[in-house]
Amino acid sequence: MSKHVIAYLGLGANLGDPLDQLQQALALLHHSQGISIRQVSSLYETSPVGYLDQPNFYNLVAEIDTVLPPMQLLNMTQKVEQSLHRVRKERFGPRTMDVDILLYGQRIFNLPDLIIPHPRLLERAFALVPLHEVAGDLTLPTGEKIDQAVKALSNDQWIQKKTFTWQGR
Ligand SMILES: Nc1ncnc2c1ncn2[C@@H]1O[C@H](COP(=O)(O)OP(=O)(O)OP(=O)(O)O)[C@@H](O)[C@H]1O
Ligand SMILES: Nc1nc2c(c(=O)[nH]1)N=C(CO)CN2
Repeated sequence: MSKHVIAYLGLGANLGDPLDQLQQALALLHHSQGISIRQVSSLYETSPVGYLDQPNFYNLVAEIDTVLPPMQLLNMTQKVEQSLHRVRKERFGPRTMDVDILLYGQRIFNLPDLIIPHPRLLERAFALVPLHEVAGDLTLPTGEKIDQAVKALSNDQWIQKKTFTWQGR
């Protein structure tokens, strides 16, 4: 029997119809073998980080229960990106769907294609704020407490909570 792990995924979109794509991505993840969604954060409209000359993003975090080993989970999240016709031109640029693995239980990975905790998690309000909403008591495997990490964010990142209900299909 494979072990169940609680993992956190960060989803983001800023091209096409982001809200519809987020609902579709959540449904695809929930129906993937070995993944079930336990909880979804609110939706956040966020100003772009990194490459600034692009539309605002819509971001959220999903808490999942998975029996997939980390590389298989990455494979599945990449399939979801592809099935939403992800178009990606430049690094940090606009995309129809981005799915990042933020955390995988309390495990740390430094593989060529997979780094967990996600290497830019602590500097990104668009990932940390929704993560804090669904897992307020969390301590990262690297020792940081999530509430302290949120307080330590630079306050130049614009982020606004929106109404959103995961349809849970
Ligand atoms: N924790 C992780 N979650 C998702 N992808 C990861 C992770 N760690 C490493 N990667 C690798 O990053 C590669 C590039 O990912 P992607 O194109 O989504 O980057 P990006 O969205 O432009 O930037 P960012 O990773 O900062 O969000 C993927 O092919 C994947 O192998
Ligand atoms: N606000 C926001 N900015 C980003 C995002 C994202 O999801 N939200 N994803 C990126 C991909 O590397 C780069 N910049």
